Amino acid sequence: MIAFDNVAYNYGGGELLSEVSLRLAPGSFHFLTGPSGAGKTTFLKLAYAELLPTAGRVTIFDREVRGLTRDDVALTRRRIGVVHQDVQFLDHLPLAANVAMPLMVSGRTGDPRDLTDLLQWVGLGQLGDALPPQLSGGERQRAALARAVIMGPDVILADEPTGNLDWEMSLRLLTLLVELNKMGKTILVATHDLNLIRTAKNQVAARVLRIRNRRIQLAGADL
Ligand SMILES: Nc1ncnc2c1ncn2[C@@H]1O[C@H](COP(=O)(O)OP(=O)(O)OP(=O)(O)O)[C@@H](O)[C@H]1O
Repeated sequence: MIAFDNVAYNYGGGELLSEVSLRLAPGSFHFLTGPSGAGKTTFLKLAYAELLPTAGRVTIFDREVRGLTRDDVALTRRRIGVVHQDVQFLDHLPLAANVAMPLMVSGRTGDPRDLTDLLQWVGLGQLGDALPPQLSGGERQRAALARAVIMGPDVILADEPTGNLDWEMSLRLLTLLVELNKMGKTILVATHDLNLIRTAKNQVAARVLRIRNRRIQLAGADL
């Protein structure tokens, strides 16, 4: 689904990632961990064609990103839902309109019942009319996840989705991600939270990728 072949990335100050070769198979669940500044967000950006590798090949849905036109990139992105580390909403629009924004932008008219169902699924059924500044951190993260899945993506990439959440809310978000995986979605979650990873491994066959010395390796059972 998404493949990295001998990928390197460099912002200009030396290589940040090198010799990265891995595959995110359809329906898989991966965590990506590593110290702050190791390159987790950069890896995610490579995986949704926000950045092009400085060496090697990234292939998304069987197409090498370097050969994609701007329109191809837009189409590819519709199949990848991203939950960004710093979740941004349009503060003057109600939550429901924010969650539905990807549909509006792509010119699709979604079924309003689907939007209602989605908000209920993330536990925000009563908050569709609320404005983003009125939401708690956990509510914002769940709204961001709803927005990431509204287009029915095949892949969900989440960057520290539980970063500022308490444990109970982290588990709630994890449950949603596990449910999405059980529906067949391919999931990658970047996180520092090793407890979250350990808990997830009891619920889903998750693999753990670890960034160490610019390389990304599958972690063993020593987490
Ligand atoms: N646009 C950019 N230009 C130059 N350097 C950048 C840019 N974006 C990120 N970096 C640098 O690349 C390194 C990796 O950043 P990245 O955000 O990928 O790390 P991370 O593992 O996600 O970190 P964190 O866990 O703190 O979010 C950092 O040293 C960062 O300062």
